Amino acid sequence: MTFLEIRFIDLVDIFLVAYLMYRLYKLIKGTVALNIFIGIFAFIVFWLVIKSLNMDLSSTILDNFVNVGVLAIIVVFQQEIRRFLLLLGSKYNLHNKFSFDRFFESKSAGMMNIYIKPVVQACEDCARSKTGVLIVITKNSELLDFVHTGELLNAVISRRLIESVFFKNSPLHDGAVIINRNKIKAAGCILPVSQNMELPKRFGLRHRAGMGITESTDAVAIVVSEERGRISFFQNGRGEYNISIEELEKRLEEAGLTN
Ligand SMILES: Nc1ncnc2c1ncn2[C@@H]1O[C@H](COP(=O)(O)OP(=O)(O)OP(=O)(O)O)[C@@H](O)[C@H]1O
Repeated sequence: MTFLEIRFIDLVDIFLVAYLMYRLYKLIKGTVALNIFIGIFAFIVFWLVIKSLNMDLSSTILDNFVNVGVLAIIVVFQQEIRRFLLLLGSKYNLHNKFSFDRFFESKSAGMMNIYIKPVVQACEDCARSKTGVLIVITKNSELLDFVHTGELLNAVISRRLIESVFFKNSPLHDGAVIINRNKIKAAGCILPVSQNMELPKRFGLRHRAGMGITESTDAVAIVVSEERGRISFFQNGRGEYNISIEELEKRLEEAGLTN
């Protein structure tokens, strides 16, 4: 008698489910969605217990909830499902990976500094003058949805231009600058705001927007606080706060930016 026969494809299946669960957990960790998820899990356990005890009345009522459960989950987790698919799409964006432009783009360390340096220097100046800054640097995904919420610039990256954009009286100082493929693609862009409850309370919407865009895409974000002049760096929905200019430069070099 073969009690348990495990095929290779079953192992692949298990790993696939485990990976999806892991990604889902990472996506909703620290957000209210995690509490909802735990609530749903508790509900399922409760439902199974009721069923196994053959409690007919309760079971009939709960059955009706379970029948519309998938629909309810899609509605409740609408934001998270959207973020998950967006992240998947931007991480494995084949168009960008096999784009012709890439063959003609130099990725040497020297070339990378051409745009890292002005960004870092602008952040240093803005931190000193306590000017609020929110800069997003794209990786595989070009973030065109977010670019279109702002003013299209397509400008060569320069320290002075970044500082001018975020200068308090500039009409473009509100919102984010998006840097894409060695260009300042747009300014005044509106980003998704993170719901992460782990973000310290002292941070407001600028930091939440910096975190939000890195939760749902593979981009990185830099925030300079207007209040304290401190620099924060966001990647994969995680933030590092009050970092030095040297650390910022290091993070950008390590981020594997393909701009
Ligand atoms: N969704 C968003 N997308 C892009 N930029 C945003 C968004 N929400 C807020 N901002 C920017 O953040 C500014 C408000 O920042 P707020 O004071 O709430 O942030 P903060 O995190 O406390 O940072 P600071 O220390 O600079 O005040 C807005 O004026 C706007 O420029």
